[in-house]
Amino acid sequence: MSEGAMIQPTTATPPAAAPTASSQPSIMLDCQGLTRIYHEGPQDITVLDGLDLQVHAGERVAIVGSSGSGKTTLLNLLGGLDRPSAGRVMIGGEPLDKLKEAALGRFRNRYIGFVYQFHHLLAEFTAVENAALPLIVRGLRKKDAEKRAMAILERVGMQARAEHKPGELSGGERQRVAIARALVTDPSLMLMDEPTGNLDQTTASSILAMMDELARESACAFVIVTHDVSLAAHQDRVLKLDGGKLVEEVG
Ligand SMILES: Nc1ncnc2c1ncn2[C@@H]1O[C@H](COP(=O)(O)OP(=O)(O)OP(=O)(O)O)[C@@H](O)[C@H]1O
Repeated sequence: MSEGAMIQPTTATPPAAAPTASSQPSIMLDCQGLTRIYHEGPQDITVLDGLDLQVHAGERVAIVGSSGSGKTTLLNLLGGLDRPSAGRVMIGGEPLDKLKEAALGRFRNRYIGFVYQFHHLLAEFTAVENAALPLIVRGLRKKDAEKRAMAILERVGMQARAEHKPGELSGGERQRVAIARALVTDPSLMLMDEPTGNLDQTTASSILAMMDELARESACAFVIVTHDVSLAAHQDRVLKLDGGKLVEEVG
């Protein structure tokens, strides 16, 4: 993925690591020796300690772990929102540490989708305007961005509510818009932090069914941080963050 390819205002460029019919699914996310140490006064707190993680295109991985084990720290490093103290994150073969801030911003916009527990939608914008935002940031014309956003809102069952602002939507509907916003750029890697965390069981189940469908249809790699046992059990692998490293959960 060269930077030249990254800044094209198109969603058609395939990621470098996209699988082909003749090959095994390729590695979309590759972390090696990932370490994050926070310095607090004279004290060093090692949260991630030489962690390794590989996720293939089209694979869904749940990350579980006790409070304070470093799940958010890990997601922030995977998404290029924070830099590791040591080790490397590669997405589609591109090492994030080689990218300067502006290039990293463009890379994030093009290849990574984020969904947070609290949707972070802009209150004064409608659902379709919120979902179109990453494409506007990328330089697409508003009309074209909103056309694409409408198509994604339809996929998440929100087309009838497209002109409503977040304050007029239910929690589950807002989360659907947040997922649409993350999907609108056709990302190679989707990072989700407790995507069903503030939803009731029925709404969480419908979001989960929708995520299943989306994952089946795409070559996107999913990393989902959750305390929700049923959400974790739905994924291809469950990894537990413990002592700064990831351990496969069997069962
Ligand atoms: N900026 C920071 N400076 C110092 N320590 C930090 C910083 N951010 C996080 N920590 C510490 O790092 C550890 C891991 O935090 P993190 O938020 O990644 O955990 P988590 O697994 O996401 O927790 P939770 O499930 O409660 O959200 C905690 O002990 C936290 O206090």
